Amino acid sequence: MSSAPAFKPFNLALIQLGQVGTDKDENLRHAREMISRAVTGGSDAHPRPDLVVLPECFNSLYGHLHFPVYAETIGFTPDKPYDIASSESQTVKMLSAAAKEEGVWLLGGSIPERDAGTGKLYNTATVYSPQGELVATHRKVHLFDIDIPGKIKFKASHLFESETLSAGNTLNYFDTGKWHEFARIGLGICYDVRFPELAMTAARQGSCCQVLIYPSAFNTTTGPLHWELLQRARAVDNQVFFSMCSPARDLKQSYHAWGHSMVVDPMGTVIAEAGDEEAIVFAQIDPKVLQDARAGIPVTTQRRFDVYPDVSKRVL
Ligand SMILES: NC(=O)CCC(=O)C(=O)O
Repeated sequence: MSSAPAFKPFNLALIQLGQVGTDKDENLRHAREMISRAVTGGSDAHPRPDLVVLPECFNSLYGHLHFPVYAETIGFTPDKPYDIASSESQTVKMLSAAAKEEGVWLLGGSIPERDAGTGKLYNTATVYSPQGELVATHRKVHLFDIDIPGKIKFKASHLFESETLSAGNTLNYFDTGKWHEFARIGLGICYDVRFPELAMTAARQGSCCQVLIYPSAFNTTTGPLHWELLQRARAVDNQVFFSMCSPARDLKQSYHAWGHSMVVDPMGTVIAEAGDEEAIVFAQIDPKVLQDARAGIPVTTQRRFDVYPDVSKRVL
């Protein structure tokens, strides 16, 4: 069991990225520009962010036909230093340079990844320190294969993720470094939000993350029904901050993202939300809200593991 990590106030910026098209270089150029804009776009109301987040699949069109075309080899091994200079990933190099140049923590959304050893493809999030180090990755654990008759069919359609992707099999978080330590942040990607066990394990005694952030891309069928509901549920049942960062909606593409990038506090209050267009959403994360939620509603000490099992027991 790990001890409780430090939790200090910090500022978060979510980039609800627009203009993601067929040209990867252009996607990366625009993402880089928006990272700068997020860092310099603070104001009295929204101070300079400590952590900037991009959405799911931000360098590629979304759909199983596109993943093999856009996939890059990352080659990250946890607990081993990663050599950015010899990385084969164009996207990793851009994100690392952006984090370093802007002096900011960066959760670089997710990209299609090709594992060099197995050749398998994953939907993978990467995280960078303000020194430009690649410090963590997360391969999407639950692949998005759904079929709602008459509404949306991802299963066996051109968007069916498991047609070309494999599922990750590890749970992941990162600690912001000692020189500017503010939180332990748990990672997931989009459809992962539907599986409470993942958030529960990250938030509870296994790892004690205080903030969970999932690069995402819900759609216009399930978005209006479940996007906010799931985030507020994960926030309240774990008494943590919960956030999902979406691409902007682009009706020219076959996949219509829901947008509405959002930050929810541990009481379930939505403290920041975008519309469906390109935007940068700023939020101030205040640890006192978490402390007050846990003190006022002490479910942490009231659980009845003599009546039901503790499914969050697994240590990350
Ligand atoms: N990219 C995704 O995983 C989409 C998940 C989604 O839309 C859902 O309803 O779940």
